[in-house]
Amino acid sequence: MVLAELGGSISRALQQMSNATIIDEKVLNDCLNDITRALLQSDVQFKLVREMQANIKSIVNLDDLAAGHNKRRIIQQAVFNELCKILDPGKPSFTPKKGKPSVVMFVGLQGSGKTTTCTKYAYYHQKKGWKPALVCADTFRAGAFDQLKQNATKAKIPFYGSYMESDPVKIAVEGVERFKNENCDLIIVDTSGRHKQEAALFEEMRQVSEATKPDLVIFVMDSSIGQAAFDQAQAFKQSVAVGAVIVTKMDGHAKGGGALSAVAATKSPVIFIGTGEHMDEFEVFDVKPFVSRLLGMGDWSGFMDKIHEVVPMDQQPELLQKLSEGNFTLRIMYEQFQNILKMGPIGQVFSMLPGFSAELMPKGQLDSSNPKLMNESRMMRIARGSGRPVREVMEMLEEYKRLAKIWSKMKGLKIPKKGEMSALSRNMNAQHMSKVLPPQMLKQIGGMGGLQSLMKQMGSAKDMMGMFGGGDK
Ligand SMILES: Nc1nc2c(ncn2[C@@H]2O[C@H](COP(=O)(O)OP(=O)(O)OP(=O)(O)O)[C@@H](O)[C@H]2O)c(=O)[nH]1
Repeated sequence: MVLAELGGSISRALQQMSNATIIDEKVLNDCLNDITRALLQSDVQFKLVREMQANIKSIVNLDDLAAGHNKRRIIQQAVFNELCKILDPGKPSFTPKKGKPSVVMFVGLQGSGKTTTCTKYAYYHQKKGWKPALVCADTFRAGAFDQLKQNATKAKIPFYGSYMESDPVKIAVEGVERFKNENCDLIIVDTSGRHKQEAALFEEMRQVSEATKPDLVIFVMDSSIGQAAFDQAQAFKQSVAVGAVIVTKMDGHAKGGGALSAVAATKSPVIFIGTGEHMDEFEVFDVKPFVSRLLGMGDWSGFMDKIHEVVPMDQQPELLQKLSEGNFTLRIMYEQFQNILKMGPIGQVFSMLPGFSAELMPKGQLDSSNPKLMNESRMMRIARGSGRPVREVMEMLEEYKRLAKIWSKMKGLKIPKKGEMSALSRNMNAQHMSKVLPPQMLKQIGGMGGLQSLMKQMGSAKDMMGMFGGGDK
């Protein structure tokens, strides 16, 4: 079961429970059993799941809940807290500081995605103005150095390695030395991976660690590892001081629950996840937004960050002006879709919205049917011209109609002048939002009451500004 499915199963279990007229012991037990089953199917370690179930039961005491309390809310919150507890070891990992040299060593089994992840990690920091460097201390796999060299060259990141030298410790020490002298502030050491946990791998890893004295050891784990994750992560932790975890291939069809187990085994946080083979398919991992997304509760801040990333600042006021005039054209839709495509997989982005899970919004979900907007011959012409089937043109138009309807409800939204955030706060109230949201989504949030508290949680309407194209940042 992939993580998106896990989220879907948990959300369904909670939804089913809330459909019950009375939430009694039996309804709660059924719900918890469904959640337990989903977690086990996702390869979360049995012991962790049992503990979680027991904890929820001890927190949620139905008898104690006064009438009128939203029991579903309380149970959902308990599930949320417990999942966060599994994923949050309680202490943050060492965080390198820009401008101050840090050595970060990567460990993991062969094929886990270690070498790829080293480059992604370097590239991520380089984009933020760091001076990273890569050292290939993998002398076991022929081709490892070439792979690192190729990736590093592509990303214009300095690298160090050797075709001749067979001692990984020597290479690691030389590389770290050189890059310290070159004032690099993030020196990343890639170590050998083997097919399975073997004594020689651990001994070599230990020696590299002893010689280079890394500030942080990152354990890279393939999300498809399954139930073996706990033992594997623990074995690594026992040999070197693992301080953080990166889970790779979260984009695949693998069961992802092993990630939760790895955190428990290493008592170290997941700091990033790999979501593809490309250099920038790499995301910072935050426990609360992640669990929130998993449970279909949304992640506004992540969503807004994405929007801010992709809607060019200079286009934002103009867009807001057009929308406020109720002027939602096909061109606007086209431009916004172009922006959305830059945001990454659609499902991933929509899963940041409350009421959606990645499962509910698979790729291509923007399709729907029954268009009446243009006549047939015009649609045929467009289809021919664009080399797409007529069906797709029809679906695109149907989607346009749906969005246009939503945006027409935003007509009259007052545009704040620079610095006038409060004006928008007043305009963009829960009433407005409730008209825009699909009814199913509104229900999932908890109706008007839920929406109001969600908007409060968002702090201010400031983030919403980005979404609708404005902002006085
Ligand atoms: N889909 C997907 N593929 C990934 C991801 N991360 C790595 N890969 C792929 O996984 C394969 C193995 O990655 P490597 O980086 O070579 O693995 P490694 O752990 O360094 O292997 P060794 O050096 O032999 O220990 C490659 O084909 C990568 O492109 C990811 O997040 N998503």
